Amino acid sequence: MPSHVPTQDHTPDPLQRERDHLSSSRAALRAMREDVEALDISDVTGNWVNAKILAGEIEVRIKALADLAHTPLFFGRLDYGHAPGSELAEGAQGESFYIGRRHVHDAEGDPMVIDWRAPVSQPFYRASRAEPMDVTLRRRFGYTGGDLTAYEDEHLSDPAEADTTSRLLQSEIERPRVGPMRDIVATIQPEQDEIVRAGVAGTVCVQGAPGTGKTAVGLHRVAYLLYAHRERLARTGTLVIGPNASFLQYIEQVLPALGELQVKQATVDDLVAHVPLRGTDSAATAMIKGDARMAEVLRRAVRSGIRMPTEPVMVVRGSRRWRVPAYELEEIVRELAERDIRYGAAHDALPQRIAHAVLVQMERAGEAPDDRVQDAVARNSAVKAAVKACWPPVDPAKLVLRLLSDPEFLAASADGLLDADEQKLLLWEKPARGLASAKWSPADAVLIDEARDLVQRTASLGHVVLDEAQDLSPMQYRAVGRRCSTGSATVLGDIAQGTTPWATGSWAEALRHLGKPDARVEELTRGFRVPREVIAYASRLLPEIAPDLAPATSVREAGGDFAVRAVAPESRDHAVVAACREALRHEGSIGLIAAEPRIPALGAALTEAGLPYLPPGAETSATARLTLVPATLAKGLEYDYVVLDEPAAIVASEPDPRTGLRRLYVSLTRAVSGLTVLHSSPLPPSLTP
Ligand SMILES: Nc1ncnc2c1ncn2[C@@H]1O[C@H](COP(=O)(O)OP(=O)(O)OP(=O)(O)O)[C@@H](O)[C@H]1O
Repeated sequence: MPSHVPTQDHTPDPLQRERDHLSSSRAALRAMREDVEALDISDVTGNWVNAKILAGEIEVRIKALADLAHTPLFFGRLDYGHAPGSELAEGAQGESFYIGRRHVHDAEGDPMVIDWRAPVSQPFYRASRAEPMDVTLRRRFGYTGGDLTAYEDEHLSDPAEADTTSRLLQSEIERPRVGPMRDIVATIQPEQDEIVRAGVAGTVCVQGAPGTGKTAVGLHRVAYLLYAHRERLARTGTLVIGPNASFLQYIEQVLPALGELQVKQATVDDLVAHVPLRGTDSAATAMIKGDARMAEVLRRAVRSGIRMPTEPVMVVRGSRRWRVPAYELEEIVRELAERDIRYGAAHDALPQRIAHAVLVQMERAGEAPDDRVQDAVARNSAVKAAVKACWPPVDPAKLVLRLLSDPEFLAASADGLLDADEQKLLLWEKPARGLASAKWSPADAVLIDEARDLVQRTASLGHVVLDEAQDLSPMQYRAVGRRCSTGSATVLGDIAQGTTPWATGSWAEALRHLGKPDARVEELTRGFRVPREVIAYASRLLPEIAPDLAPATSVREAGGDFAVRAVAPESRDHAVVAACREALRHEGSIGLIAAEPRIPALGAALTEAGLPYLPPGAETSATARLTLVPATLAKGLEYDYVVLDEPAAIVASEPDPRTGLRRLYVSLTRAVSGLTVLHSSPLPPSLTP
């Protein structure tokens, strides 16, 4: 347990004084909640819709304030040399601020606790001896079961005080992991804070080795942006994209714990779920479907139905006939085709343009038609027929279905872009007869999404966090990019953990496909998860899987338990069960990670041994601590103790050796306190002792 160090506070019992502040803050929070609960909105809401919206907002606020009651209200204190904002004049009064998850004020409206995201809180994360930022004292608080039990002080402007490692930070990092991911708001590090507080206008891309806090930083960044730009982002929306449902379950508590209940979460597949998925692709086919050249193939296919009119349009109104000659129609169509507008928008504009040409004639003939006449002409059957002939409506799914079923249509759209072999890979072996029978794959859904966007612009959100971004195909980056085309993004990933055949080779390329080529790329290298010995072992794979990346360091002081054991094939399952039992003697969560094909046998062995286990994503608890994790779902997750079954099988389950070794790298870097590797087949050469 962290101890408190001597301080310059001259009150008789400084710890008691801090506890008193905690009690007053709790009382103030209670009063804030009671105020909200007592609000009578019957007078201020004009109608029931307003009343409902307001009541909903009040409910969210009450919930947020209630949740806050279960967490320490503040975790830090800053004493400024001068009141922030005041001139640095001699004699100006200093001020103290308590930093917590959210703002708490007393009955007079004076702050008792300041939100960690407020500008005044920033020096808590950034101030240093080199740059004290006018902070004379930075105090970190330690809690035991909700009680304030310790604190640590740094006097940043005292040259005599030596730098020490924060015990509170260390104990936070070493704390056993049970349950879902937690926030790191009390211990965000300076290099992480730079990313968290980067401006909303710019996109930031973070390359970081396993456990360097990428996910944590991305989630705190959303919370920060919602605080700093609440109105704008409430209107435009924010979204966190993760690799799969179990990962999203693992991270889903972090933002609510920070008071943010409105952030949506999705996988890339969820974003493009326009059709039911019943098919799969070979790696080679999926590669082509995910290739950026498909964007141009689709653009051509969408526009392939545009025809220049050869016949005039004859509109009959009453006893008069109005004729728009073919050359004039052609001019209208050509002009629309050359303009940078969506296909669907042009389709909707065309009848109005033709009607306008008719109206001009009517005016010339001395009539005075109004807007209603123009609308009526636009709806005239002759105009409709002309539009259908030269600018036919496009159904995005039907269009993709035709591309994947009709070799001639594909050849015409892909001419000069895809060679004959590539086109062959795209074509379904058994062409689908219709939308209902099509066996769409995940990559097909992305193509449909692109086609939809060509027809009608996709709405953009205000900010998107894209986690595990290295795994996306160029077409998937485009799908995400159009959802933040007028907003910004936080892109998080690790090239060494790319485990799809189309995983990106460079962030510059990925950001180009995302439509954010000017994004700032940052690197995080200090690891908070993996023990030193374990990260060193896993990093032996780097020269083969990502030669340009430097290995991560580990800030964990505990060496961690680490063992690699060779076992006879016939006793392997037994040894794995024994290793799990051994791990369960420790506190915290246990993950048994294995190649997908090994999962049924290991599940049976655990059951036979009477060891209950959870599927990945299910919440671990003090009584259910063991999770059986297929290596394919381990990404982004962490467990205190990991038992890793048969590395060779994990490598062999992937389509190529590089992807296999990357999958193994991901699996080796999930452990917080200990890793036991069990194998009966030879290890990959770089991991052989
Ligand atoms: N500043 C910090 N203080 C305390 N804990 C931290 C800090 N930064 C990260 N951590 C912890 O380190 C662990 C790893 O963080 P996170 O999952 O965000 O890393 P990551 O870079 O996304 O890892 P991966 O690449 O494996 O997905 C988490 O338990 C997180 O809470």
